[in-house]
Amino acid sequence: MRLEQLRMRGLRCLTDVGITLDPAINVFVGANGAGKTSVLEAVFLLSHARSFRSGAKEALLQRGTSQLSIFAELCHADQRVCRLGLGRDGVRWEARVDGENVAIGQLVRECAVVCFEPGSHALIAGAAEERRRYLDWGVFHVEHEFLTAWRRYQRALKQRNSLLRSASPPTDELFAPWEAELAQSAHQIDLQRRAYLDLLRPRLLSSIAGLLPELGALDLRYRRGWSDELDLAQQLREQRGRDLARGHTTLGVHRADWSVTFEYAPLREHLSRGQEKLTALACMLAQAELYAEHRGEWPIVCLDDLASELDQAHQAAVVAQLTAAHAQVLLTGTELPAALQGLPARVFHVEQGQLARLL
Ligand SMILES: Nc1ncnc2c1ncn2[C@@H]1O[C@H](COP(=O)(O)OP(=O)(O)OP(=O)(O)O)[C@@H](O)[C@H]1O
Repeated sequence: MRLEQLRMRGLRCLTDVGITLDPAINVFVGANGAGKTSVLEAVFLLSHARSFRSGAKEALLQRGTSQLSIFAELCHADQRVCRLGLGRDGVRWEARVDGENVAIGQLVRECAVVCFEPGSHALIAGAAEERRRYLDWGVFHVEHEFLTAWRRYQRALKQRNSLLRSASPPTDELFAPWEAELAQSAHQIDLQRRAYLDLLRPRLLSSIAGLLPELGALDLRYRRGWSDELDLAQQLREQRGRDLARGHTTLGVHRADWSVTFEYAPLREHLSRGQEKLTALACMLAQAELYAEHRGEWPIVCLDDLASELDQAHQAAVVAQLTAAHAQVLLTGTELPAALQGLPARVFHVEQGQLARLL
């Protein structure tokens, strides 16, 4: 898929900016604080309904304004064009597809973006939440029904947690229905996550082999969040006393995690910061490739500040892989990355929230 038109209003320093994008490589160059990352943030918002930068979503609103909007014309591989909109009008976020108001989930279904940025090493070195988010995003795009089980699970989890904080006495009658619901939806989520990781593994192996051959064989492990021996409902019942003391549910798919280790780096701590970043990038590229195999088109790929994240040889390897896959790429840098020299690319100069096409 590719973005053809993009318009951003009231997003950080981007007051009102519209651009026409190249189907292949687009580069945004400019000084620090010019607004380059904000452009990628707008694209990411369309596909995730959140920013990849931490902080409240309200921080995206241009200071002094309460309205933000992003419009895009997205062209799919089958030539179907759809018009996407996401905005905040005063208090609420609203999404539109082809002029119709839709649930934000609908927008996220239509548009897929993977983004590698300076915080991406958190996928390898950060909290398990990042890794679950990555996994669930991938499963969702391969299997939309995943969302139903996921919502059921979140609802039951919320109910059990509020019982843990308020139920007195904590009777089996109150807890058992929610624990049964949790176990049932967890089972489905767990199966889908495992099936996804099985599909991901070979793509990840080849992606890693291309970027980090020196680290040897890869081991991808998944922990589902409760013991393999027993049924989750039974474990939740047995754990109730301890969960009451903690005030939250300590077993379930919301505690799952996965990890990547290597033959010559068996502990995560053995990886250099650069290797963590490359591993995270390999994970994203493998996920994008798997998406493409299922959906018949690559997601849009955003690479924020690539030159400061990777050495030149790795930048060239990544750009070559994306070009060969015909993925649309949006890339930022304080100057044109050397890896792009000689390649056809549309270059925009960004300055104080204004964009001007250079090439
Ligand atoms: N809510 C906001 N309203 C107005 N301006 C904002 C808001 N949030 C951030 N800014 C400003 O918008 C600019 C956003 O910069 P952005 O991170 O997009 O720049 P960049 O070109 O990627 O910079 P760098 O190269 O330093 O990463 C900064 O100058 C920042 O101070």
